[in-house]
Formats: sequence, C-alpha cells, structure tokens
Amino acid sequence: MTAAPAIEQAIAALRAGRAVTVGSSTILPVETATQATLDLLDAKGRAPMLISAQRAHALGLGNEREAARDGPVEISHCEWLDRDAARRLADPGLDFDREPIGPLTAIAVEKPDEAQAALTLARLAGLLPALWLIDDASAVSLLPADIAGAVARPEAMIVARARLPLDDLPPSQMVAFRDSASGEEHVALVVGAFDGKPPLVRLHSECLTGDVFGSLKCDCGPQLKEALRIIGAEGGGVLLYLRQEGRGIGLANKLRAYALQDRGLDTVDANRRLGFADDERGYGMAAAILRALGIDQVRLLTNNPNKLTGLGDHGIEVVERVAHHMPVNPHNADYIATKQDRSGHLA
Ligand SMILES: Nc1nc2c(ncn2[C@@H]2O[C@H](COP(=O)(O)OP(=O)(O)OP(=O)(O)O)[C@@H](O)[C@H]2O)c(=O)[nH]1
Ligand SMILES: [Zn+2]
Repeated sequence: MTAAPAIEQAIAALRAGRAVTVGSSTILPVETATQATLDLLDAKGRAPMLISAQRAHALGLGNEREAARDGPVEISHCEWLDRDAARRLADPGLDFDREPIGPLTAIAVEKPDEAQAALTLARLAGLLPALWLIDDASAVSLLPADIAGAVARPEAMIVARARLPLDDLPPSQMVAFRDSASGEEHVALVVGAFDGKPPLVRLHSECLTGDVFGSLKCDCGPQLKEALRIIGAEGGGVLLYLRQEGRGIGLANKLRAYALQDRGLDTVDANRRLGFADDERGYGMAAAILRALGIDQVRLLTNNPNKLTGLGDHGIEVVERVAHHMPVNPHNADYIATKQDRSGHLA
C-alpha cells in the first residue's frame, strides 16, 4: 500500500476513535477515544499520554532546558490519569474552570520525530494534539516518514474540471484536486485568460465562518470577494481555495481558538494554548496545484510573507507581491493588528 491512502485511512481511524500505529508507537486520540475502547486497548490502565510542545508549555510543564520547549512531551501514567483527567489536560477550554491538575511527570520522548509525526496526523484529522500511547497493534500502520513526506511534498491530482459562471467575472472554470496527504478536495478557480504572462493568483485558506457566514472576526469573506473582483478586472487569474481551515488546525479547533479569544487570548496565544504552532499551513499543495495548471510564475495577492516563501520553496516564482488589505471593523481590528505585530504580516 502506498503512503497516501494509508494516511487517509489513518485520519479516518483517528476521527472515529480508533488506534493507529506510527512507527513503533500506537496512538489513540484523547479527544475521540471512548471509555470502551480504552478499556479494551489499555486494559491495565497504564497508557501514558503524548502532548505537543506548545500544550506542554501552556500547562507549565518542563523547564527551559527540557524537551517541553522544543518537542513533544510524554506524561507518565499515574493513578488519577483517567479519561476525564486526560481530556482536561488536552482541552484548554477546560483550563479556566478546573482545579490544578497534577502532580504531572513529564518526560522527554524517546523518538521525537515519531512523536511529532503522530501529532501531525492528529492535526490533519482536526483533533486536539493529545494522544494515548498504547501497546496494542492496529490495522492502520504508517511510518513517520510517510506522514512527514506527504505533508512536505504533496501531490495534486486533477479529479474534475467544469465551467462555472460567476457574477461579473469573465468565463471561469473550477478545477477540483485531491490532496495526496489528507484526501481533502482543494479547488482552483481559473478566471478568464492570462496568456503567457504570470497570472494574478490568490491563495485563499478556507474559513467557513468568514467565507459563508460573513463573520466579522476576520477579513476572509471580504478578501475572497475582493480577490475575485481584482482578478476579474485584470481579465484573468487564479484563485486557489485551499482546505486549510483555521490556519491548518481544522474547524473544531478554530472554534476552540475563538472560545479562548472570548476569554481574552489573542489569535496567536489561542493557537499555542491549544497545542498548535501559530500557523500550521504549508504551501506545497498550492505549488503542486499551480504546477498542475501549467503555472510556474505568479503575481501573488497577499500580505502574508509565509505564502511568498512557501511558494518559492516549492518551485513557484513570485515575480510580484500585490497587497491585499480590507477595511477593518471593530471586531477584527485587534486580529489584523496581531497578524502584523506578531505574525509578520506585511503592511
Ligand atoms: N487558528 C485560527 N485561524 C484563524 C483565525 N482567524 C482566522 N483564521 C483562519 O486563518 C486563515 C486566513 O488567514 P489570514 O491569516 O487571515 O490571512 P492569510 O490568508 O494568511 O494572509 P493574506 O494572504 O494576507 O490574507 C483561514 O484559514 C481562517 O480560517 C483564528 O483566530 N485562529
Ligand atoms: Zn476568516
């Protein structure tokens, strides 16, 4: 079996609360494991927990010199570490209404690459980065390199293409791609014509709240509409609609981040408190899609420097950056300011 379908199966298994083997570790998500599954797969109740470096840091585990700073952390099993306690350790939404948990014994993991690959898989499944480490062997088995490789060098396969009439835009086509790593379907809107010269391109990361419901917490909805308008006004270009909801942490985790923001955290600290990096997106898939469309030079509509380097690292030359600012509103002013102050977004 090749790595890609195995990763899709592994993601489905984790979402369904089943175990997956990554290298020499068998993992079971704290978020989706039922008590019955735990009773079965960890009958003696001895499983330690694996959490990300960021979550360990948020829990105050490990000192500056320890692995908690840089890599995933294992929490040894102890008597009180049952399913409820594990969920309280995993879910920052519970941080505010609980007694202190502990004492916790955090130990550096033996194989950080393997642990990181396991946590990456949990993220691709849209789950919290917290896993039981169990002894049981499982049906779906992957190597850490399969996960790291699929994320670093994804392949874009065109699955379908059709005309899509859009209001006030030149004749357009929608092209669907399947992500070799996650099985997600990404979309390219190819608008009008751009014969020969580097087209104007927008990489839009999925944002259900902003794109569909017009949430005022971010600027995604207006950015999406305005990008299409600008591309249309140029006579042509490409908009990629990338399924990287919540900067790559998934919809449920983004809502968890929003709940933390309701408690006063900013967008960066909310991600970290959940156990994620500030931004978990990669642009290998975007580059692969552009290449599949025959594009290797672009004029990029963005304020995000990671998109410029991300495409460049994957062989797409950005010949020009076109700024893409929207008017702010009282709900997203802090968010936009944080992106500039803490995430290096360009003015
Ligand atoms: N985790 C998280 N994701 C968010 C939050 N607000 C918006 N997003 C997601 O962020 C992505 C949009 O990224 P932005 O940082 O707004 O903009 P960008 O696309 O990186 O940069 P530009 O190209 O300049 O627009 C979408 O996937 C949104 O779902 C938040 O508070 N937390
Ligand atoms: Zn948004």
